[in-house]
Amino acid sequence: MSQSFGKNLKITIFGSSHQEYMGVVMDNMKIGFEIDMEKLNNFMQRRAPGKSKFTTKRKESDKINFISGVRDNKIISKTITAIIKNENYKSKDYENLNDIPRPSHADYTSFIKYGNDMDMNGGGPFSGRLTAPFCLAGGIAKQILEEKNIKISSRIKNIGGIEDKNIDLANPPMDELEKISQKEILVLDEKKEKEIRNLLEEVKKDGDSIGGICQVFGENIPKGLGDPLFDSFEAKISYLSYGIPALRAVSFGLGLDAMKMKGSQHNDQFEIKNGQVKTITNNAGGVVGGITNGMPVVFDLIFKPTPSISICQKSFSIKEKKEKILQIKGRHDPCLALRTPPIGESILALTLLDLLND
Ligand SMILES: C=C(O[C@@H]1CC(C(=O)O)=C[C@@H](OP(=O)(O)O)[C@H]1O)C(=O)O
Repeated sequence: MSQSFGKNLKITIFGSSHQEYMGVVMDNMKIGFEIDMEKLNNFMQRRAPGKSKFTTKRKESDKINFISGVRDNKIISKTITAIIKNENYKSKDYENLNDIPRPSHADYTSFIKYGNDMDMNGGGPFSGRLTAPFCLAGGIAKQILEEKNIKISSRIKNIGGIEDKNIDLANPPMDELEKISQKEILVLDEKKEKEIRNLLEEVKKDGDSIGGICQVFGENIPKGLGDPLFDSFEAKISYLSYGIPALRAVSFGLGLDAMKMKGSQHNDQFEIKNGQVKTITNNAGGVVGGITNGMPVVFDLIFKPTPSISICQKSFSIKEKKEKILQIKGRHDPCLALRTPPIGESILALTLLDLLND
């Protein structure tokens, strides 16, 4: 079991959703870097629970407390540790789930592997709550990359099949995305936003949930990151992505649409612009042969619907080995994808910083 990742920048996430604290250790940090705390807190708040009617009712301040390596917001040692207090957990809601696993949640696979001793309250180590310390690390990484003029942004591309407007992947509207980054439903097209809102109202009323896609963009990404065969840039992004609960798929550039296209439509043809080698289109999402080519990096994170829904479902009792009907209590997101944009940005920031710390 691993809650650590990275080679040149080592990150360890600890704690869980219903323990008193959770947090992150970041190793091999840049001494002297001054963290913009206001910016970091704003970044954390984009993910935080309890902020909108379409997210969990659990309210957490997600206040950051550096317990080592940071003084007056400045990094003063190679290793820094930060904790976040869990202020509003209700473990009672999870009592029946130790015996009756939620369909499509990790309850059952965790039981198969670890038995009953794993703390599974609030989803234990499988909880989306652990994306808070992940974003804490990602928010700092993003600030360090900004000093190198690397920009990262994101949007919600699709909820339940309702797709935001098309973006030119060779020229993503980074400033526009940055301006709307605090939106509840981070889409560009207002008409689509209304449609998504109506869908979410309906899903919520039914006690159901819905999936979605978060799209991540990186600009001014250095050329030449990633190696064949198994250290490709896509593999590194995917490795972190699959550490995020509820992720079902990752795709780069046009992703699955590529299978419907001819080479003459899909190939990104070259042009020389102001003496720089560019591609006219960016269907590859900035990565070819597993190596970044200097075009914007663009990838999609496809999330399943939140498995915890209040509609009655068929399950079984682990103790009795008998089928049971399960009704889940608790405060769950009708659409967890809505809160994933800062998580997607963190995946890109932490992957890049790990590669650039070489
Ligand atoms: C608290 C957060 O989300 C939680 C993620 C989560 C899960 O199973 O992933 C289940 C819920 O936790 P609880 O049942 O304790 O309310 C969400 O509220 C968060 O993201 O910060």
